[in-house]
Amino acid sequence: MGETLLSAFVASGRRPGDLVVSEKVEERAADLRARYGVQTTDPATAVQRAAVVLVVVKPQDVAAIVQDVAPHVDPAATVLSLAAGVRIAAYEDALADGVAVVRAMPNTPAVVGEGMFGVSPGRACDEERLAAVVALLETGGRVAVVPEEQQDAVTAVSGSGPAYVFYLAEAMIDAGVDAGLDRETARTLTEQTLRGAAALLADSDDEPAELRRRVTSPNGTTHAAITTFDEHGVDEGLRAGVRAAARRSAELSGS
Ligand SMILES: NC(=O)C1=CN([C@@H]2O[C@H](COP(=O)(O)OP(=O)(O)OC[C@H]3O[C@@H](n4cnc5c(N)ncnc54)[C@H](OP(=O)(O)O)[C@@H]3O)[C@@H](O)[C@H]2O)C=CC1
Ligand SMILES: O=C(O)[C@@H]1CCC=N1
Repeated sequence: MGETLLSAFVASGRRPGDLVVSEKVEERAADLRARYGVQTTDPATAVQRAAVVLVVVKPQDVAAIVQDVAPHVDPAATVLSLAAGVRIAAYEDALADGVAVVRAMPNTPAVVGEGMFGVSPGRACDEERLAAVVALLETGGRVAVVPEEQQDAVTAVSGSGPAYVFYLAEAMIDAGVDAGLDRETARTLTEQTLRGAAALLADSDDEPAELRRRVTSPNGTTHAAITTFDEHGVDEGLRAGVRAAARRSAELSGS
């Protein structure tokens, strides 16, 4: 996820010289320097002059890294957490008063500039610092500002969401091959269908159910497919899956 954001920032025209990365495996740090032109250093040094500090380690590693860098974070800085399930309060308790904290749930399409970020500001984050974070993340996609209590729902819908779409893609490609297509053609058809449907949904004021109705001729092929999905409980399974992701997100954040 850290590299996803880094590549989105660089692709959107942020100057690599303005970005400092902390990566503990030297071989990988060298690779990031070579590919993106960024500087790399240890976390305490990296945060010292940073206006925005992104934390993109695994949730269980957050406490240790925040403790290490806390004395070095500028009180005027914003700490932007991308870690699933880690509460704003965990940062605020460890950081000096005045440091703004923003919790964000990203998703992987940010690597192609089509990410979705749900962001929640902490108590020291004023409008100006929130706007700066929103502008930064918009280089990787769209941003929705939500209260922190909604982060589990955001995680379940858009954080994990790309995996649901890839799961659908896997099934469509495999079924296309079973129906006689070669795999490359099945992938092309699936890919463009997902892209086209997503673009149509984004462009339309109509509900998805209405867009689906327009594809569905009476007693035609789509009707046959949707009826079969319903018989197999696909809709119910998807809703249950999203609810399970939200529950797991709540468990991970200890709520
Ligand atoms: N992947 C996704 O789609 C999403 C991820 N996220 C969040 O993003 C965060 C990162 O996830 P992801 O990229 O998948 O995880 P990864 O484990 O791939 O990336 C985290 C990286 O941080 C490194 N790291 C850990 N501690 C330090 C340290 N002290 N200094 C420098 N580097 C360190 C890890 O190294 P090592 O492995 O050697 O410890 C690892 O390379 C998580 O908190 C996750 O919840 C949120 C939404 C979506
Ligand atoms: O699966 C996970 O836990 C992380 C959070 C959202 C997407 N990936």
